[in-house]
Order: sequence, then C-alpha cells, then structure tokens
Amino acid sequence: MASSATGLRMLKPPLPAAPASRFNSRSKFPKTRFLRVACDYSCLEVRDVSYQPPGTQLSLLKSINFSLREKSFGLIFGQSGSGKTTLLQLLAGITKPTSGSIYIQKYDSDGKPNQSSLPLVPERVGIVFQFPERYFVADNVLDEVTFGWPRQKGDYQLKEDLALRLQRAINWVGLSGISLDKDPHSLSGGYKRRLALAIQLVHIPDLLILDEPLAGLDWKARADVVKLLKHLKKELSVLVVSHDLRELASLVDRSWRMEIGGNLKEESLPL
Ligand SMILES: Nc1ncnc2c1ncn2[C@@H]1O[C@H](COP(=O)(O)OP(=O)(O)OP(=O)(O)O)[C@@H](O)[C@H]1O
Repeated sequence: MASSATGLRMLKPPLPAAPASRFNSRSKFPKTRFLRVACDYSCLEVRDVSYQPPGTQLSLLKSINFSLREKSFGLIFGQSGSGKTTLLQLLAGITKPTSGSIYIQKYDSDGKPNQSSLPLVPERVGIVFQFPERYFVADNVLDEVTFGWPRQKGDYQLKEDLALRLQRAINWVGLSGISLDKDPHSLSGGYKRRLALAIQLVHIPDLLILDEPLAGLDWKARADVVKLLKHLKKELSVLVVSHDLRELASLVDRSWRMEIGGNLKEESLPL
C-alpha cells in the first residue's frame, strides 16, 4: 500500500492507526542522531506498556515489561491472535501505547544507568513485517531501497551520506552481487528478504524488528535468512516474532511468550 501524496509506504496493512513510514521523517536523520556518549552498553526497555485500540474497551496488551540488551537477539512467540504484532507496532511507533513507556537506557559496566533514558523514536527503529516483498513498489532494486529519499537538487552532503549508507546496507545483507537495475520481484525469496532488510538497515536502526522473517520461504532461503540474522545481531539489537522456534533457537539470547489476553512472560523456548 503506498501513499504517493506523502511518499510514505506501509509494509503491512496495519491496525487502524497513524500510517507507518518506511522513510518516516528520515530525510532529517542527520539531525536526529543521538549524541554518542561513552558507556558500556544500552538496553531497549519496555515498561508497563498497555494498549487499547482507540475508541474500544478491548485490552490487547496488559502491562508489558521487558528489556533487550544491544547486540542481542530477542524472540517473542505465542499463539496467533495473542498480540505479538500489536506489540511490534507499538515498538515501531506505528501505534502509541495507551500507557507505559518505551526507551533506550545506557548502563555502566557495573549495571548502573549512566545517563537519563531516551525515548525510542520511530526514526531509530527498522521494522520488516511479514511478507515484505508483497509491498515492493519499485521496478528496480535501487529505487526500492531509496524509495522516499529526498529527490531535490543540492544538499550534496546528505546525498553522499545516503549513498554511503546504501552501499553499506547492500554489502551488509550480501546483495552486492545483484545489479541495482534488477526488478525486485524477479529476485529469489531469500534475496527479497535481504532487500527488505537492506531498506531498513540504511538507517542504522537502534532496534531491528522482524515479524515472521522465515514465513513463506523454502528451506534454503530460510537457512540463508537465519545466517544473515546471526551476522546482524553482532551489530544491532534484533527483536523477532516467530513461530519458527527450532530454526531460530541458536540465535536467541532472550525469549518471551505472549499469552492470549496480551500478557508477556519471559520463558525459554518450548523445544
Ligand atoms: N484495532 C483493533 N481493534 C480490535 N481488535 C484488534 C485490533 N487490532 C488487533 N486486534 C485483535 O487483537 C488480537 C491480536 O492481534 P495480533 O495481530 O497482534 O496477534 P498476533 O499474536 O500477532 O497473531 P499472529 O501470530 O496470527 O500474527 C487479534 O485478536 C486481533 O484481531
């Protein structure tokens, strides 16, 4: 689904809410970088997050609490309809929690918070929904990755920065052997997922979120994506919702079960 008026694009039909943006206000990203201060590690912290869709009495998520350390891999599993995707949409800023907070906290090596927490802003989150290739809009790889980027003349510094980020993202996901002129729809299943990841990685997110990253892929492409995620978790915090527990188990640092009714509990994988 695309909105040509805004240049924004949905990766999945969302819950009724503000539109998600692939680019968000990312044309501004040089101004929205966080100040990097010496610290030992940072964590995504989700505190007492609850969600009721506006105008309803439905309580989809109930006081969710969890944290995920940087450069680690978290997996949320649970029955269909329990609220996993709803939670991911809150983390990505597509919908707003009814209450609670989502932020990044930096810590010293002794585990003490070393500065005040920063809200997790949508510009710092990359999200790849289920079957992202269904929402490709361009007829070549370059336009697909740069969809929504500023097109006006001038600002060469920004363009150079974007070009460098593009190159890095393409290399990161192992797409450098693919021509940027190629039609994204003609790529194999695994390469389409790589492309969907590259689109998000251009912005070097603090948190990379994936909803069912292995769904609909053949065994070879699944193994490929698992390998790529293993590589990415060395650089980023990765949070995944999946039913494919066995294939992802070797990557998992922390896991949680979402129970019907929207309660999240830390639990090891039921393998
Ligand atoms: N805006 C809304 N209004 C009412 N109900 C909603 C709304 N959004 C989601 N729901 C309901 O909330 C529940 C949780 O949906 P969600 O998509 O988050 O589940 P899920 O755990 O991701 O499921 P699956 O594993 O099948 O993807 C579902 O029963 C869904 O129908």
